[in-house]
Formats: sequence, C-alpha cells, structure tokens
Amino acid sequence: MQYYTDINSYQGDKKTAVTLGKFDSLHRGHQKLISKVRELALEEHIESIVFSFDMQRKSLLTNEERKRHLEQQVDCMIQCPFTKEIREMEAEAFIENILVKTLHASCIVVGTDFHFGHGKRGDIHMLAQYAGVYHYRLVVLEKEMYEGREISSTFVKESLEAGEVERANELLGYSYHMSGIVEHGRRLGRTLGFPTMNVAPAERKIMPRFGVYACRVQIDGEWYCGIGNVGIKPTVTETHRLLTEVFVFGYKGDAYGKMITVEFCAFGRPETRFASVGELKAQVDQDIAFGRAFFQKKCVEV
Ligand SMILES: Cc1cc2nc3c(=O)[nH]c(=O)nc-3n(C[C@H](O)[C@H](O)[C@H](O)COP(=O)(O)O)c2cc1C
Ligand SMILES: Nc1ncnc2c1ncn2[C@@H]1O[C@H](COP(=O)(O)OP(=O)(O)OP(=O)(O)O)[C@@H](O)[C@H]1O
Repeated sequence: MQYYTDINSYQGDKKTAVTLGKFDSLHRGHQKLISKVRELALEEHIESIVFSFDMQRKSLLTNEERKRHLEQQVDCMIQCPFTKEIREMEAEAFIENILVKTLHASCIVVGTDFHFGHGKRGDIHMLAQYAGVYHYRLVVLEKEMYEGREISSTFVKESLEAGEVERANELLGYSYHMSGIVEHGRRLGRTLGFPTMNVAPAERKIMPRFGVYACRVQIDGEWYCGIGNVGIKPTVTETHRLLTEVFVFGYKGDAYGKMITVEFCAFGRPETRFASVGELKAQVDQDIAFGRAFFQKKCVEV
C-alpha cells in the first residue's frame, strides 16, 4: 500500500476509485465503503484509495493503527492533515483540484451524509452535479445501522466511555485495542500474585472507561487471554498517569521492552480506590475469575 501524509506529495497518474471521510475508527460503515472501493477498483482496473482527513485531535485509531488496518486492503491511503488550507477550500475547488486533478478519481464512494469543503457546503448532491462535468461515477451507500441507530465514530466513543465495550466491538466489527511498549511498574503486582504488563497509550489515543476488562493480548505474534485495568491505579499511586495493566494468563516470559497489543473484550467493573492493598488483592482475585470465566464461556482455553 502506498501511504501519504500530505496530498501535495501524491504523484499517481492512474485513474482511481476513492472513498473519503475522517475514518477515525474504521467501523462497519467505513468498512462497507472500503469494500466497495476495492470492488470497483478491481472491476475497472484502477487504483483504490482511502482519503482520510486527519483531524489532529484525540482519536479512536492512531494514524499508525489506521494505516495498519488498511495495509492489505487498498492500493493507497492518504491521511491528509485537516489544515487551514483544506478547511477553507471551497467544495467546488476540492472536487476539481483534489478529487479530479490530483487523484484522477473515476469512482467516488461516500455515505449519504458525507460533507466537505468550506462551511461543509459540499455534499452528495454537489458531487452528483459535477459527475457529468468531470466524468466520474458517484456511488452513495446507505448508512450501516445498529439497533436503529446509524453507526458512527461518535457512537463508538460513547459506548467506550460508558464501558459498553462489547457494543463498541459490535459497531467496529473488530475488538477495540491499544498498543505500546511494556514498561516497568513498581513490581508490586508480582508480590501480590498477579504480575502485570504496564503499557501507556499513545498520546492522542482515546481509552475506554477506567476499569477492569477481559482482554486478549498479543505478545511476539502469539495471542493470550488476560485481565486488565485501564486507569490511574488510585489505590497505589498518586501520579494520575494513565496506563493499561494486564495480568496475562499463562505467560511466563519477560515482556519488558516488547511491543504488545491489548484488545478489550468485556467490561468487568469500574476502577476503584481501595482502602488497602489487601482489599485490592481480594478484588483482583475475583477479577481474574471473571476473566477466566469470560473466555471459558467462549470456549477459549485459559
Ligand atoms: C485486574 C486488575 C484490576 C485492578 N484494579 C485496580 C483498582 O480497581 N484500583 C487500583 O487502584 N488499582 C487496580 N489495579 C492496579 C494494581 O494496583 C496494580 O496492578 C498493582 O498495584 C501492581 O502495580 P505495579 O505493576 O506498578 O507493580 C488493578 C490491576 C489489575 C491487573
Ligand atoms: N454507518 C455508516 N454506513 C455507511 N457509511 C458511513 C457510515 N458512517 C459514516 N459513513 C461514511 O464514511 C465516510 C467517513 O465517515 P466519517 O468518519 O467522516 O463519519 P462517522 O463515521 O459518522 O464519524 P463521526 O461520528 O466522527 O462523524 C463518509 O463518507 C460517511 O458518509
């Protein structure tokens, strides 16, 4: 996959099938658009492109994660910073300069509510109006729904904030996850009987509600089950540093310094400030039982 973080460096001269939007989470609605772009590109022997506006704020997927998700799916991805120039570009100019002259779009795929250009004046009606002028085909897809509500990145964020991670995962079509390098904790966990891997989220990564989650953890390419806590460990620290900590079932190695991925599968309980470390340990023992039971119910060996 070709990857660009600046529209001006795009040099392709082939005709393309393009889908556009913020694509913050690559949820099931986004995936429908991406599948369509791939299908059209194959049919017409043209390149498939995902053009995403990088809003440069807190997001569900980091740019790196979004790139990784699309790596094997499309020919090209452009994460275009939402600069003043882009924000203030009139919609007609966006169609002519970006879609037609730069990307050579011959198919454009968007959802019914796609808006673009200065003041968000551009929409599917404007795109349809110029289709004949610039000889592109416009494909507008209906919004993918979940229990009567349109799937959106906003819906995913609300679900994660509420601890409804299982619903978030349904909306996404994959499990919400975070990655990072395992760092040293205070090594208190191992004296309590549950050694943990500590990972800090990327700076702009949105984290789910503080609390305990049944997790799947990828270490050195292998998947494990575990139980994790997202939060600031108020019982044992006062630094308020946000971390994910996981006790990985059956892992015996030394993971310090390794890059791991933690998938959030089910919410157990909110993070709590306990009166003593003894009370915390008693609760974590129950959390471990919750985690094991969750995966056993799914017939996963833990
Ligand atoms: C499943 C699980 C649940 C946890 N729940 C809490 C909690 O509710 N409150 C809290 O202050 N810390 C919680 N922690 C964090 C522990 O305080 C922390 O893992 C322990 O103190 C070891 O920290 P260390 O890695 O710095 O040694 C939890 C950790 C795990 C693995
Ligand atoms: N549920 C959906 N089904 C089909 N297409 C969708 C769906 N949601 C968004 N799209 C389309 O995907 C593209 C990117 O959408 P975008 O990421 O900008 O919005 P969103 O997912 O609704 O997120 P947000 O809540 O941040 O507005 C747009 O063309 C949009 O119309």
